[in-house]
Amino acid sequence: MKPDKGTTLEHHLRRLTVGQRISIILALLLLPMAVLSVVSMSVLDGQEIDFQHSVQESIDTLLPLTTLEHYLERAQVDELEAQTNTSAPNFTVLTQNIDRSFSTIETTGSTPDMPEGLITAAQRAWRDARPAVQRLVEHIRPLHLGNDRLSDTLSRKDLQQAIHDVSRARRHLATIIKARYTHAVALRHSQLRWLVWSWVVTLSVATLFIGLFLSSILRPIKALESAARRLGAGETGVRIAVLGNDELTSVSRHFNAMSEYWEATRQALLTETSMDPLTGVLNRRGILAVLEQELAAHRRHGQPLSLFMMDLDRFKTINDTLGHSAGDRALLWVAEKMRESLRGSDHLGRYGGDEFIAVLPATTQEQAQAIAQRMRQSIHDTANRDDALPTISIGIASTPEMGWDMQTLIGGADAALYASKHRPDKTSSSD
Ligand SMILES: Nc1nc2c(ncn2[C@@H]2O[C@H](COP(=O)(O)OP(=O)(O)OP(=O)(O)O)[C@@H](O)[C@H]2O)c(=O)[nH]1
Repeated sequence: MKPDKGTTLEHHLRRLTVGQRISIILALLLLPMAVLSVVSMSVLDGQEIDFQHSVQESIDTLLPLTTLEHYLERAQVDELEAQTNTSAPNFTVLTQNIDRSFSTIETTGSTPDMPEGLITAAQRAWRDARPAVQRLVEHIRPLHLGNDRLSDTLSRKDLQQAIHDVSRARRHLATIIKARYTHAVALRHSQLRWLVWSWVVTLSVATLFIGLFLSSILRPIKALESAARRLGAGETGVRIAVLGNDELTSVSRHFNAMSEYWEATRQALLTETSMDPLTGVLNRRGILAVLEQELAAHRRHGQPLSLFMMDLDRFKTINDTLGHSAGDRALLWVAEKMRESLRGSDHLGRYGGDEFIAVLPATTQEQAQAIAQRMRQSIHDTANRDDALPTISIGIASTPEMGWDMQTLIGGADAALYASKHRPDKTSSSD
């Protein structure tokens, strides 16, 4: 059996053993999942670290500026002058922290998440604020050195300027951090989208291949199961396509051999049980089985069918006078003569003793009468010259005239045979 187009791929896959294909299925299932899991974990870890870093950076950058701004506002309302040296804010440290933040921004340089314009604006704002803040630091220093009061009265104008500049620098920095955060969120979303797509595509491809490999195992098993069921139900000609080189190929080959062997055995058995060993024509069981099948088929197609019931004349005399062997030879001879008068598509069987049945498919009653006449004549021509050979009588029954029931048809032919025995031409129809 040749593989069709649909099984070409299966043919290739079945060059591998079932065990190898199961290993590949497992690998297709586990490997992509393992790789994707590792990649996903590392991406999510990276995002987590970036997020922590971004929060830390926001705190480090904005907190000193906000604190400085807050203290400056307090100073502006002259609270500073009322402070003792212990509660005076350490502007020096705050300023250094802010300087460090800006130097970090400077060293990072411009990136997509921190555009050049924003950095320059923030730096300019801090540069503007720096002199006013520096003057403030100078004013506050005596407090840190242990003096009771501020060295000079703070200039309200200086303070206002410093607050204004620091506030501007803080707003610019906040914009930078917001821009960076927005970019980081977009990046995170894009990474997550890629991850989801990677999972979907990888698992789809893996599923497709797993499906192909699985089907190359399941299809032959299903074919075997179906073939075994059909064979068990008595169907003949059951064969499985022998593809590839795996264990199932071998099982399929053995199954086909088993099916062939079973058919041969069945055929031999059928032949043995349905043939008449003496004459070589069908026996009673065989001819009745054929008649049943032909009747069913002809009824389905509405075709006529004729039946001959034939009986040897003076056969008992041959047996009694010439012996049983002569009787056997006479039976064999008459069966051959009957066979010669029939067509290849007709069926001949020995009904029992010296009775024969012929089934003539697609034959009307008129046609059957002509054939019967010819057959009887051919036998009589020879038998009339030889005492060891019998003549025959024929009864005919035909469908649809007699209906489609087998027993009715046989009964009709039998009745016609009985009638013919008492006629000079030894042939009779059932009507
Ligand atoms: N030699 C032989 N004789 C058989 C066989 N089977 C049946 N017979 C004989 O066939 C004969 C049938 O007898 P009848 O039916 O009276 O045959 P007949 O002399 O032709 O008589 P009608 O049928 O009435 O014409 C019997 O003698 C059976 O013993 C067989 O296989 N071989």
